[in-house]
Amino acid sequence: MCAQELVLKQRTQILHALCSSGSAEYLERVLDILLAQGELMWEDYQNIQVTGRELYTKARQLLDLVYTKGVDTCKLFLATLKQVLPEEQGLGLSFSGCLFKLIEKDEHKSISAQTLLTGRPVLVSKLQGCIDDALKALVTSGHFTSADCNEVQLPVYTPLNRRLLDHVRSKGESAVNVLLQYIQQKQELGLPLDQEKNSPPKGQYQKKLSSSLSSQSCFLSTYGGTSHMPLDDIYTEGQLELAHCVDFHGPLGLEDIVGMVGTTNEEADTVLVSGEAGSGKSTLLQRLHLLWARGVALQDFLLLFPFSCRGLNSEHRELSVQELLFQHCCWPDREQEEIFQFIQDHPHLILFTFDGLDELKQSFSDEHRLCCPTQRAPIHILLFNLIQGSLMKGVRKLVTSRPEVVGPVLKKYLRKEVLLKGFSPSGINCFVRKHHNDPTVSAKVLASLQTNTALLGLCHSPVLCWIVSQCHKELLGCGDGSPQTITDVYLMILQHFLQHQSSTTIGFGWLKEHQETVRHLGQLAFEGIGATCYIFSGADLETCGVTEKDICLGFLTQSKGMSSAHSKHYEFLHVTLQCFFAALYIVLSNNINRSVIQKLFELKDMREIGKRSVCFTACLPSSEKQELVLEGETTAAETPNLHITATFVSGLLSRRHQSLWIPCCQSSVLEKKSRQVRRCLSKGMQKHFKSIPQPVEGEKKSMHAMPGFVWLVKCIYEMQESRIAQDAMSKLDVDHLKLTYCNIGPVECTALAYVLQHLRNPVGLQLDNNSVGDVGVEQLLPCLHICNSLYLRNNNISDEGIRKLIAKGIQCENFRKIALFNNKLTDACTQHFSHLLKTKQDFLSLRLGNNNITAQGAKQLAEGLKVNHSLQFLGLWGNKIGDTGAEALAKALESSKTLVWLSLVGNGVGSVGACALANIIKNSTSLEELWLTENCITRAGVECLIEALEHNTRVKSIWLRNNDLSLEEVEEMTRLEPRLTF
Ligand SMILES: Nc1ncnc2c1ncn2[C@@H]1O[C@H](COP(=O)(O)OP(=O)(O)OP(=O)(O)O)[C@@H](O)[C@H]1O
Repeated sequence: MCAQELVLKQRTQILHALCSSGSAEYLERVLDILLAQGELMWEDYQNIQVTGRELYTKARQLLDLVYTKGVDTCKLFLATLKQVLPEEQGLGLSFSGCLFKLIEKDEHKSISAQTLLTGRPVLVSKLQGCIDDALKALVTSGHFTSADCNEVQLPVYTPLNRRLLDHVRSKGESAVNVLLQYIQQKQELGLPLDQEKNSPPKGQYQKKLSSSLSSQSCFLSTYGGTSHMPLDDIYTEGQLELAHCVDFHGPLGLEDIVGMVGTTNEEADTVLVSGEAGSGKSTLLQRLHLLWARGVALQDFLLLFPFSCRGLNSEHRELSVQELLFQHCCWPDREQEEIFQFIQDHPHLILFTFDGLDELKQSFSDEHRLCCPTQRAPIHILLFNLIQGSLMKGVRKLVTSRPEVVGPVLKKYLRKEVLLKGFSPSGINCFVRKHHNDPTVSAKVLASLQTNTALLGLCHSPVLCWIVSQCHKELLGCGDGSPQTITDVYLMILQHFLQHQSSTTIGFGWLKEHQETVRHLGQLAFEGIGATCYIFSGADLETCGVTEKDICLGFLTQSKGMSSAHSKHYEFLHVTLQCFFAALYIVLSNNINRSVIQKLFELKDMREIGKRSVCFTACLPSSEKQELVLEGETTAAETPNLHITATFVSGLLSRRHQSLWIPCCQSSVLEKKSRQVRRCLSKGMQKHFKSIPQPVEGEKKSMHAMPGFVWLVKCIYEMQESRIAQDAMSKLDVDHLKLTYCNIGPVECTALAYVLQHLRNPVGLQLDNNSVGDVGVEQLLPCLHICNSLYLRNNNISDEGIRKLIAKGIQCENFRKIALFNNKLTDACTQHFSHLLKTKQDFLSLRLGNNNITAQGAKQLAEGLKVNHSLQFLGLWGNKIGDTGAEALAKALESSKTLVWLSLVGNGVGSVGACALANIIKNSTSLEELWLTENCITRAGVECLIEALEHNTRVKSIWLRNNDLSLEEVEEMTRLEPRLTF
């Protein structure tokens, strides 16, 4: 049988032999040799080695090619296989050849680009273990930049040595010469090229892993399109909080994320970092990776394997854990089995990170169990089993996600949850200063933020802070029209990038001039959102008409890890920018389906909306493309990005931005779309209100906001038309609005205040357990007049926020109650409350529990209390007012005719304080409850209280648990006075 027939007949066996290990190494070696022999051209090689393509597909393509090249090539191919494949894979091939003779001969010869091909198999092996030095030689000679080094060191399937050879080739003859000279010199000096041959394999592997991680993470990708920004120069600490630990109040550092603090389930291995879009989750992981690679953080872990869920979406093969680690993170150049065994034997030394669980096409589920690390399974099943701990138990996993997609099933498997809440006000300062080399520019940007607090609120989100800093020229030049909404900020970055290329600099011409580009990028973004696709191949770009010139504008950046010299992949600088372009497409497209907007606001399946989207080869294997687009099954993961897109659609279709679009599309179509958005918002709100249950008799009508309410409010804010807000609120009839644990930060406060100020009747606004902060408090002021009570427990509020709140509050007739437990208040805030109590003689309730108020603050408060004739509830639980503070309060309150309830739990008031407080009891005709639990009160103090109670029939109970009393004393005193509760 001739060689050609043999290739055909043994096709299945050959494919199996080349690919069944899951490793690309055998195929790579065969390609090396065929290239070296001149049987394959460089172009043939490139056509086979398309990034993201399945191993089997590459091998099939090679077989087809070899077959069509004829008998001689087939002969050589079979001989190569025999040489490359291990004995046990013997295919019974009877062809052999002295393949390396030629190459061996070439080895010491003078150097040329051609030798790079003919000597490839030898060079690949010679470069083993000395990539760093080879790169240094190329950088020193000026042929490689640090970006080139990074490109080579990115961990893709291809080992680094082959990547280096491919990359150096693209740099031309002179660069090739430097590399080959380097190899030759080393050899002449008798230095071992593979310096680490004798070091243990895991040491060598760890070095390779950390060097690729370091190059992968040293630059920030949002700057990729326009400039390089080293992470070290710009990284700013974000605010981290534990989701479920009330006892821990200190700042949470990077090491604490995987450390012991805040652990709620010791059996679990997975730590979740959750945060809104653009809050900095990916950047945080990037920072951790970089610090680990440099040996300065997370040093308890010997190996760190980073994964991006966005990238894993393009893996359509079934893989084992071993294949997942080695093929997706870092390929061990030797002793794979030993390394994997080491990983299995030492799980506590290993850390896996998974960025962006929300971007995975499948929603988390624990239905398919998998325990065996060598068993192959679809990628999402592997991932879910790793997170659950049924696979690789003991290995620590760090996962990031948007909060919306973290359901109860996932929560069961979490060791702890850490919330990333974006920048603090000082973080914003720090970021802006780092962003600008020129301190006068940063000072101007910061000053302009101080004059526009809505924009300052937006800057708590790092991605928005980045845009604002990036667009400082536009920002400083826009005078009174400075941005108020998220849409305004994104329009600013659009203008910023477009105007770099624009001939028109004034008026609205900047958009018209680039409308085609915007449409093409918009289509790419829109169809991508529909298909949960965030990485685009060259073919995807082509389908949507995106050109090289469009790419150069800077909105797209090359995907790390997916791109190679011969096949580039792209993503938007940030996924929120993709949502923005998708929204632009919806607005600008004249022939978009009418149902798109409606479906978007009802959060119906976007895949249905994007029916025409059959591209995205980067995300979908071609066989599945069509089905997936049409199959009509929405993953939960899509919702957050649909929400964001809808928010942008609202903003872009608002009246104030219409002049931008009119030169580019028909105004009647625009008007229709805008009406449709208003209708959707109004309907959405009404649906929400209808779900409010009728109050139980005697109770207030209360609405607990469902997910989606805040989003609708934000959409209305984006439109900046008070009529829409008025209409929406005219139908809301409640007494109490509960928005606890709703991820409300300053941005949401701005929107809430904008909308709620139109409520017809005053409400109690409960915003406990959010991230309102001082900036958020300031944003809430426009709706304070409609709040009869405001609950802001656990919201990171300081004295400065209180100063502004009270200044406004004293002017608001309805404002009568405030609760501020668990914030950052000190004595400095008490002068404001004192002023409030003096000024507002109808104020009813002041609760300041668990802050840092001392005797000094209590004395200040007492000044106000002395002259107040309305306060009924005063709570200072968990502060430090001590006995003198209690004395001051007692003196101020002893003549109060309104005080009903007083709590001084846990304030160290002691018996001296208790005796002073007894005076209130003696005189009061209104007091019903006094709380003195945990106050170091002894018998003497209680005796004062008993004596006072003799003259008072109004008081119902005095709480005295956990004080300094013996059991006998407790029994005796309970007998004496049953209203005492011990
Ligand atoms: N800690 C930080 N220091 C400096 N810049 C940051 C930081 N965090 C985020 N940024 C800026 O904000 C951009 C968006 O952040 P990032 O992509 O990390 O957010 P994310 O939470 O992962 O968003 P998404 O959920 O949408 O993927 C970054 O590209 C960077 O420009």
